[in-house]
Amino acid sequence: MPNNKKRNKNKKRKRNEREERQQPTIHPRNKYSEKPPDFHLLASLYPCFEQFVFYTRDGRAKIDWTDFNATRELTRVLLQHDHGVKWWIPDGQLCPTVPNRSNYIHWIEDLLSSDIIANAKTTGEKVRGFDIGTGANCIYPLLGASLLGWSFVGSDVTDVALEWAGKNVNNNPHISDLIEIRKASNAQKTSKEDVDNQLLSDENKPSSGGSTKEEAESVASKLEVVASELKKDESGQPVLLGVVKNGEHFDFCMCNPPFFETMEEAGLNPRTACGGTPEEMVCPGGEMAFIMRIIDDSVALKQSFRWYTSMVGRKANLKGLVSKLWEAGVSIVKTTEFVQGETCRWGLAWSFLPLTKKLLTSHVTEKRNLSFMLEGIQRQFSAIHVLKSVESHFLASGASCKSNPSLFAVDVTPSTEYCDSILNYGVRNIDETSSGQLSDETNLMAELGFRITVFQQIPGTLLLKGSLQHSGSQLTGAFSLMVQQLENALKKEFCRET
Ligand SMILES: C[S@@+](CC[C@H](N)C(=O)[O-])C[C@H]1O[C@@H](n2cnc3c(N)ncnc32)[C@H](O)[C@@H]1O
Repeated sequence: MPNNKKRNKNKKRKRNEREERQQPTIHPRNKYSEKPPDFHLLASLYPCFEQFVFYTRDGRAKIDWTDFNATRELTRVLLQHDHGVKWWIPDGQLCPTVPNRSNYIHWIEDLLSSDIIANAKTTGEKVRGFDIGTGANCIYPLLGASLLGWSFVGSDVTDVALEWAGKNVNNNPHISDLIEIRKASNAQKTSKEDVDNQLLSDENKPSSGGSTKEEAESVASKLEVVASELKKDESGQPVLLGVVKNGEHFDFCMCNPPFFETMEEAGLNPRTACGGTPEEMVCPGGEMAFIMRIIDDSVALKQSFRWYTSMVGRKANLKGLVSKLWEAGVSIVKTTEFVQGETCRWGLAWSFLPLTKKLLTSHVTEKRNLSFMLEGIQRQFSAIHVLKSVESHFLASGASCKSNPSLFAVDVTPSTEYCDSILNYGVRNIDETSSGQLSDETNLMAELGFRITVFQQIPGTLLLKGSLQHSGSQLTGAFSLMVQQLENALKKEFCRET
């Protein structure tokens, strides 16, 4: 092939790769993944929507995304037409886009069906979720209940949100039994004096005869509650602690937090008009402070939830949140990216439940090179999507990653916390007596760097290879467990049947 032809071909390939990488991804089970909403059809069926639809010169039906009334009417007709849900919000309240919000629901569905952590539920038992800050739009409970039959508690703090969320639930008698709207109020607020008195009276109590470790754990857990209570006092409203009732259990919590510290920051996207009042968009310290409060509450509530999740608005905040989570002693962290029109959001999930034995005890090999195949990859995904997902999988564990898209490779250096956690769970489950080995292995952490490379096989099949970078590394066990976890996660995300 002549040189310039080859160059052009290479350029074209690179451009395609770039475009593919930038292509918005929508969850494959999302109703709109194959076919976006058809504005022309909706306009012909719903006269109230028709007035907002105009046609481009090439005949495409469009709406003006900067018109709040148009976006609200679109949400109303999509909920009615595709979900059988009656819905409305007052002027100015945050208006959700249905396809985007559905992605978060489907991601939670994936987390719940994955076998990374134990599931005590029997088949057919209803999934129960908690939506922190459900808003007047109550979008997540309405979608979760209508799409998947999940039950929800939706909490909020403002009167308008509580009133309209209630109306949106009551206007849908077919799912209203599944949704409870709950005020996150300070009614059960604990003062510092209450907490001090409680600790003092505990100190004066005769010892129950429990072991020192148990006593220490109980004091530690009380201190966590104290810290969380005091934080809650500074920032006003409770988030989970004090809103979740004693003895309640949930499969997950979710949250689209107030992302911003000021309304100026919130109004930075002039291309859309989704509304949003200061109460909905802003909180002291922005999303970082809000999600930190969810993390603090999760430390106190631990296994009352199988999965804790939150949306994150800024990628830069993810790293800090992930390291905070590992410090807090979680057993697993997962992240994902949601593409919402022209903006990106991230999903963050964590759990305190132990990782399943199935994952951990299956042969921990001593190999320095490991590989696995991904077969039956759904056709909208390519090697680039998988490579990106490898990177976010390890970033979520606090690793540092260097991606090299031209080699289809990611170099990974895991964090000490991730190695600790994987070795703790892995080694303990494999051999109770080998805990001495654990600390030796932990000291060798600096050596554990590896490369994951993605190879295209036939269409729909990829081969992934992991190779330890240091030939002398003694951490083959941890490496093997990490590759196993990666394999499980990728199969769940990309393959039709796992
Ligand atoms: C960005 S809005 C999200 C609304 C809706 N979930 C959505 O996705 O469109 C954030 C919501 O959190 C509520 N909120 C703020 N602080 C809260 C707290 N401590 N507990 C519960 N909700 C809170 C606000 O009133 C607002 O309705």
